Formats: sequence, structure tokens, C-alpha cells
Amino acid sequence: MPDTRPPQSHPFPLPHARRAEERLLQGLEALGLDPALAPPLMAYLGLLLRWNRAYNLTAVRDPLDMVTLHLLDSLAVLPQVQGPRLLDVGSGAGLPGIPLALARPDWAVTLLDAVGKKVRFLRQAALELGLGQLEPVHARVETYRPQQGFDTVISRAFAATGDFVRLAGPLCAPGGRLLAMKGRDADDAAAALPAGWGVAATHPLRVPGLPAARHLVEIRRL
Ligand SMILES: C[S@@+](CC[C@H](N)C(=O)[O-])C[C@H]1O[C@@H](n2cnc3c(N)ncnc32)[C@H](O)[C@@H]1O
Repeated sequence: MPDTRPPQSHPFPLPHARRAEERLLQGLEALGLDPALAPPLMAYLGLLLRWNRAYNLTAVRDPLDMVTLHLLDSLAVLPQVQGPRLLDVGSGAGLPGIPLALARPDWAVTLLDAVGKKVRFLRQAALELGLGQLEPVHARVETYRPQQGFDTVISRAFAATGDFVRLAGPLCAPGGRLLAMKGRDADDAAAALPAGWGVAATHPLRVPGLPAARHLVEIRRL
């Protein structure tokens, strides 16, 4: 059995940790979220930084950027997410699934990824963060067929919206919806959707500390 443990040294120098935590607290306040979320989110950030050295989980390596581009970007979608069963497709290092699971410990959050090392990280993060509600799954979305569908299926930086709906639509429970996290342009989602699906809304998002626009495309069965 290969040793997959990452180096154990402290993930970030203290001044960076302090500034990152300040930025996080400001962001949580701007999003109307509980400041008590800061310690577990910082613990997740620490894990991400530590494992990133060995596993190359994210190209964003600066802790301050990680707060904005990963943690706050993920949490900005929270008002549009409907629980209690959430699936994050192509979750990678757990984004947006882990920040959302930390904010909503009452939800069951499944994190799906096709790459084994990412899922090993997700399992370790679930363990270390004490997130019993988290289920990391190593599978391709094309072949993943759980017994029960999901209330919300979300993805960030996974695929063009049409492909996301084609691949992940079957995983939606009746009455459930798909949420595609997009950047400045919410791509031409409506034109590219498979038959039977429609764009219910395109929500503009405000990510604290991020001047660039973000959008969330909400897709439902017609
Ligand atoms: C660009 S990364 C985005 C990761 C994360 N959502 C984020 O925003 O940081 C895309 C992820 O999708 C995963 N992926 C790609 N094709 C997939 C498939 N068919 N089924 C499941 N996961 C897939 C990749 O392994 C990768 O982790």
C-alpha cells in the first residue's frame, strides 16, 4: 500500500493565516454568514495548502487568494442551493461542496470526482474536519447512478453548461435542479441544453473581494 500522506509541516506562516482569517471574516459578514464558520473554513484551507504540495489540487496557491476564489466564491451560491441532498460534480479539492457542507451541516453532501488522488484528499478532509455528512465518491459522472436523486446538483469549472446538464441531469430528483457556477459570461446555456431542460434563472453573484462578475445558472426540467 503506497504512503499517500502529505508532508506534516505547518501549512502557512502565521502572518498569512491572520490576514487570510481577517479577509474570511469580512467576507462571511458581507455574505450574512455566521463568523463561527471561520475556524472550520481555515482548517479546510490549511489542509488544502498542505496537501497541495504533494497532490497539486489547485493552481491557486496564495492563502489570501484561496479565501476569495475558493471559500467565498463557493459560499456566495448558498442562498440558491436547495437541500437536503446536494451533489457536487467534478468537485476536485471539494469546491464548492466542502464550504457548503461546513455552512449546512444538516445537509447530505456528495462530492464526485473521477480522479483517485482528489477523492483521497476529500476522504481525508471529511475525516479531519469531522464532516460525517460528506460522501466522497470516486466515479465518472457518466456511470454514477445512486439509488436516490439529488435536490441540487452543482458544479464549478466542470464543463460547458449543456454537457453538464446532459451528464448530470439524470442525477436530479424529481423537482430538483442543476446549478452551474459561471464567470463573467453565463455562456449560452439556454441554446445548448438537451431537450426537456430549460434555464429557470441566471443569478448574478457578488463574491466579497472579487471585482469580477460571477453567475449561477439554474436549470430545471421543463
Ligand atoms: C477544473 S476541475 C474543478 C474542480 C472544482 N470544482 C473547482 O472548482 O475547483 C474539474 C474536475 O472535474 C473532474 N472531472 C472531469 N471529468 C469528470 C467526469 N466525467 N466525472 C467526474 N469528475 C470529472 C476532474 O477530475 C476535476 O477534478
